[in-house]
Amino acid sequence: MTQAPSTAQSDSAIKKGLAGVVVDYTAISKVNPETNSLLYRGYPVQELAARCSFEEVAYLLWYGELPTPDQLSEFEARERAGRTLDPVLKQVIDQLPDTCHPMDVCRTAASVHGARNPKAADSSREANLAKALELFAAMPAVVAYDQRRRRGQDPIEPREDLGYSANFLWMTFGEEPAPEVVRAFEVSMILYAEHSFNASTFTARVITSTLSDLHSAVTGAIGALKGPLHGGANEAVMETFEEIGIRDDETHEQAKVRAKAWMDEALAAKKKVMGFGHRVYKHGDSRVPTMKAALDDLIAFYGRPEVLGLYDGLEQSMDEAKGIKPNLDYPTGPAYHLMGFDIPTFTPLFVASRIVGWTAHIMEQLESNSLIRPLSAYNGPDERHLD
Ligand SMILES: CC(=O)SCCNC(=O)CCNC(=O)[C@H](O)C(C)(C)COP(=O)(O)OP(=O)(O)OC[C@H]1O[C@@H](n2cnc3c(N)ncnc32)[C@H](O)[C@@H]1OP(=O)(O)O
Ligand SMILES: O=C([O-])CC(=O)C(=O)O
Repeated sequence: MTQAPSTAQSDSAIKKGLAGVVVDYTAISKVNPETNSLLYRGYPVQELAARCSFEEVAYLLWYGELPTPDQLSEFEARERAGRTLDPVLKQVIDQLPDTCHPMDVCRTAASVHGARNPKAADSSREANLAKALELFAAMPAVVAYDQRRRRGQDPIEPREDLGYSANFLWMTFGEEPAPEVVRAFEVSMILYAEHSFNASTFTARVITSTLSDLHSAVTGAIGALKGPLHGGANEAVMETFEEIGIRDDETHEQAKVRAKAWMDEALAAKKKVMGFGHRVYKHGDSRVPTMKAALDDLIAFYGRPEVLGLYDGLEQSMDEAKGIKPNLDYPTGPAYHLMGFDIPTFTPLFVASRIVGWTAHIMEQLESNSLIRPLSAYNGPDERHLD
């Protein structure tokens, strides 16, 4: 049983969940809840999503500046050359049961890449940049192959003539994707890439602070992202839509009415509804309008107004009842569903993107490292002795 603290620690000194605590500087991104903005290396993420490729954004996050045309060509060539699924990793994945979550497969993949990389223990910036790019290039093949094998489909070889997003969709579905779908997917990758000291990035920084290696930090970060309070929420959002029921013969209004009724009941039962709320943003997630616009385009492209009805119904009811706004996982869930991804693949898609942010933070942590080791207030039994 928990006892009263035996030390003279005041409750106000305890920062549960580290809420509101500033633990370090970062030059990678700035989340500003007051202005509802997010900057990557100084650039508003909305501008990057509208005008840049995901490859350019990855370069920016790692190197601090957008690439010149020559730098971009070289970077893209390296990414395209690294897209093939490692045959040893494929054998490992083939041994894993279908009952394990695809996030377990991603976590295993990051770990296998570390175990097989001869430079795994080299934490110089040069080696870490190479390892980050290798993981960035390799993860789409893992995610695509895992979804395919669960569906009993053969793997698809990557295509070097396609950009990152188009190739990702190609390897997953084996069809040339429509430009509208590539664009929406690309926007989601850019928006998911980085978000300061979120739980998974902080995990990566804690692991790095012990002077452990990049693959260990990424493996741990994947574990942190899996939870439904963080990246796992994009899957939970779609499970909510499925629980309400997606009926393709319904109008927007009919779906909205059913979604509102579902939300009212869930809130009356004091349920936490995934895809809503945020630790830092209290007036809405800066990325949601951009991703919602991409979702609207997909809904128009696929002709699925009932999906928008469910989206609007849940959002409106939550806003009216509690004033809590959606986070980025809310629009990405239905967007990935419309693109054809299976629900358990959604958080692995987040992994593929966030590898960029995690590895940028790993390198930044190493530049001015200090072991991350907070204090705790003891509230166990007073000192006692064996008889
Ligand atoms: C990309 C990302 O990782 S974004 C985050 C994805 N996660 C989710 O969508 C999970 C659902 N949301 C949540 O659990 C929370 O909003 C968090 C964990 C993201 C942020 O949580 P915190 O800042 O710790 O706020 P906390 O959970 O204490 O919530 C504050 C109040 O709002 C309520 N609340 C917050 N989010 C929700 C929600 N999604 N559904 C219902 N109520 C909620 C809480 O119940 C609490 O109410 P109370 O004060 O009456 O007890
Ligand atoms: O910042 C957070 O706490 C969670 C989040 O939105 C992200 O990681 O993208």
